[in-house]
Amino acid sequence: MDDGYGEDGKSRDELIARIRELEARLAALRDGADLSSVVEELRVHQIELEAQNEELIEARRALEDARDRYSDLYDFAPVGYMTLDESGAILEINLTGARLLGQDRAQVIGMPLSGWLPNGATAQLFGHLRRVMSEPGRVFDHLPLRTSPARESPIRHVRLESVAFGQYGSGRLCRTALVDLSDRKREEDRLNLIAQVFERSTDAIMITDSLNRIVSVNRAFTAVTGYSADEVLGRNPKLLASGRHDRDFYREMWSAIERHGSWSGEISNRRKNGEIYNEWLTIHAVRNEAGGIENCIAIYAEITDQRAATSRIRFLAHYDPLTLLPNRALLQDRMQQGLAHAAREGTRAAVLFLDLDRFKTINDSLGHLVGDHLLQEVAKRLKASVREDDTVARRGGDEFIVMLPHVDSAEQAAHVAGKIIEAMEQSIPVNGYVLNVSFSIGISVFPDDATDPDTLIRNADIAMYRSKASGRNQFQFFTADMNAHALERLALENDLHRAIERGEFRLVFQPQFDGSGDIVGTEALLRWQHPQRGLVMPAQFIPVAEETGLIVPIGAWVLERACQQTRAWREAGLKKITVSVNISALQFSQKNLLDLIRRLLAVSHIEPGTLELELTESVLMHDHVATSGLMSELKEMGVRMSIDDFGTGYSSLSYLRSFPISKLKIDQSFVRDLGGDGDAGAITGAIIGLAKNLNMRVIAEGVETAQQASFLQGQCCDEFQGHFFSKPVSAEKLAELLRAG
Ligand SMILES: Nc1nc2c(ncn2[C@@H]2O[C@@H]3COP(=O)(O)O[C@H]4[C@@H](O)[C@H](n5cnc6c(=O)[nH]c(N)nc65)O[C@@H]4COP(=O)(O)O[C@H]3[C@H]2O)c(=O)[nH]1
Repeated sequence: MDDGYGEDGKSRDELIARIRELEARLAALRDGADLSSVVEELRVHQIELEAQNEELIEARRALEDARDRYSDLYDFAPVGYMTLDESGAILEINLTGARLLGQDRAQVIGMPLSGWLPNGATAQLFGHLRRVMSEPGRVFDHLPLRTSPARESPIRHVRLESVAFGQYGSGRLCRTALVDLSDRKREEDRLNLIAQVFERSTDAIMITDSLNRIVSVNRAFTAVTGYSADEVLGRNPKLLASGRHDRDFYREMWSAIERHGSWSGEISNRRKNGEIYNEWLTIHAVRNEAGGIENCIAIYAEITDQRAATSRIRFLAHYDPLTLLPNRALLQDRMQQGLAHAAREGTRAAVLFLDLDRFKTINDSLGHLVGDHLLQEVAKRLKASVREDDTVARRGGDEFIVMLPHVDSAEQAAHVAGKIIEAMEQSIPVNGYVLNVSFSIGISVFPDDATDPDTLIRNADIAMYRSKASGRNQFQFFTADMNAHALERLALENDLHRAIERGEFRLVFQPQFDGSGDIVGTEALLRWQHPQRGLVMPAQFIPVAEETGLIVPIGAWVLERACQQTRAWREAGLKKITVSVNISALQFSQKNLLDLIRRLLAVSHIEPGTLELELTESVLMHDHVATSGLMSELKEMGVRMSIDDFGTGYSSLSYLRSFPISKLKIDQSFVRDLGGDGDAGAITGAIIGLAKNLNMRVIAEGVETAQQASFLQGQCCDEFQGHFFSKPVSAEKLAELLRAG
């Protein structure tokens, strides 16, 4: 190594030699020779020597610091290090290693490591050492090690990692790292134990993940359900559902899990072989750090007597044991929630108070058993008459309450009451008797009649008494106005049911003109000639027909009649015109519409191009895939389609382009406002422009004045329909107009 004292400097030995030489020369010159120059040279060398000395001290200090640092790293490493000889004696050890052996370092040096091993492990250590000395590279082993040399001290589990090096006497040395695995081993043992408990439990256990997919099941699960782990992993637990619990049951279960982290109760499940069985289910939620549910642990146990009793008590607190319907307490709860929701949403809710007519007579004359069975059957019919969101509760005796949490209007409540009355019309067979029962129903409406559950029920009860007094088997509203209105509507609904078979419908036809005044088409419009009411216009009955679904058979009748009439005009030698028919959304969603039209066209032998279906924008926006499929098939058949009331709905223009539509019909509200100071002119102009761009024809409906007609003509509108040209007329009258034109 270089002496390191600078490139131009002299080595320390050279300097000392030089000083000696100068001292000699000093002695020789002591008698007056050039003493001063020798002294000066001597001083310079001395300064150099002092500087070198300081550097030396600095270098030593740095070396000592480095040594301390490395020895700290060695001593305080998280791993125990030791140097062993071939016999396993400890020659060196760091502080962590000494601590693992439970002794001071000085006490450990020179001791055999085997002194810390429990019986039986010594051979393991020597085997390890033999392998270290004979094999190249590192050798790994696991050893039990006492925490001190004392025999009774606890054992920890360590991992040895050793490598041979150097020479010591006749043998080699071994450097060994000791890693304490006790914690990990303990954790593994614990997990192993948990896995054993899971597997050996006699209760079936199922674990699901945050997406409610089954991630683990135990042997008992397979034994109870018949499903192997492979068959259920990744699937939703609803594969076990028996179908005996309604949505409310599961909704309440999940809300308890969300709120309290667990739920337990009796549940009916279905085995793989289809058999239904009852179990006691406990579900615990396991949450992640963010508070979300990460896993759910479901434990199914056999139902013990005590559990069954607890479950029964809980059930009885909320349900009527005879009919299994919610009782007063649960009804109160549901009403609170339902009314709060209706208040928030600004909608109505309705309470129907139902009392079985003449139940007491049946009970007294045929016995309680018959009465009970009758009530059970009635409860089933009630549930079947309402939606899942509605609550049917038993108030006691022969009184039931139905709560409808969302109704748009009082009529909707009347409709449900009508359905219930209808459901009771069929006689009920009970224990060999055929019973006929009916309900008297009272209806109160939130918020019109009251805003709290108790008053709503009381008012519905009052209305029920009125209903009973005025002849039973009917309903009454608490409010007189609603009564009149609902009764009228119900009567209309009843009459509408019979209108087709009684032949009360007819069609009128409103001609459609082109720019030169020729009739080019006609719209078929429905009229209802009622024996008592007289002529009923579509605005009065089409909405009722749509709500009750009657629009489907009525719409089919219109199509058939329109096709027959078209045929008749053709046979009479009249010129060909298009006949357009209004199609309701519900009618358009019927699977058999296509077949119906195909059949009608075939039977009446009319060219498909003469039939035009008028659809509203909402029909198009409903289910794009299904709608465009159906429209393409209609187009293939040659049938035309137009959009009625265009401009009032929410058509997406890009959608519009993707449908095979031949005509847009400008809504009459825009036509009516033409000439006013609003936007109607701009809107009709825009619709006409749009139709031209999309290669469609455009017709204006509701044209009532010459100004409207000339404005539209100026905008190049293709066709016109409205009272200015002609009101809707009979088929015969239209034939006359065609002949005249
Ligand atoms: N104020 C005024 N009104 C005019 C004028 N020109 C025609 N109208 C009326 O406007 C309505 C046009 O039919 P819509 O828009 O399809 O509107 C129809 C249609 O949505 C529906 N409708 C009628 N017949 C049927 C049918 O057979 N099936 C279905 N689903 N709906 C129908 O009832 C609606 C009303 O029909 P209608 O009462 O016949 O009323 C007809 C017609 O009489 C006019 O210049 N001024």
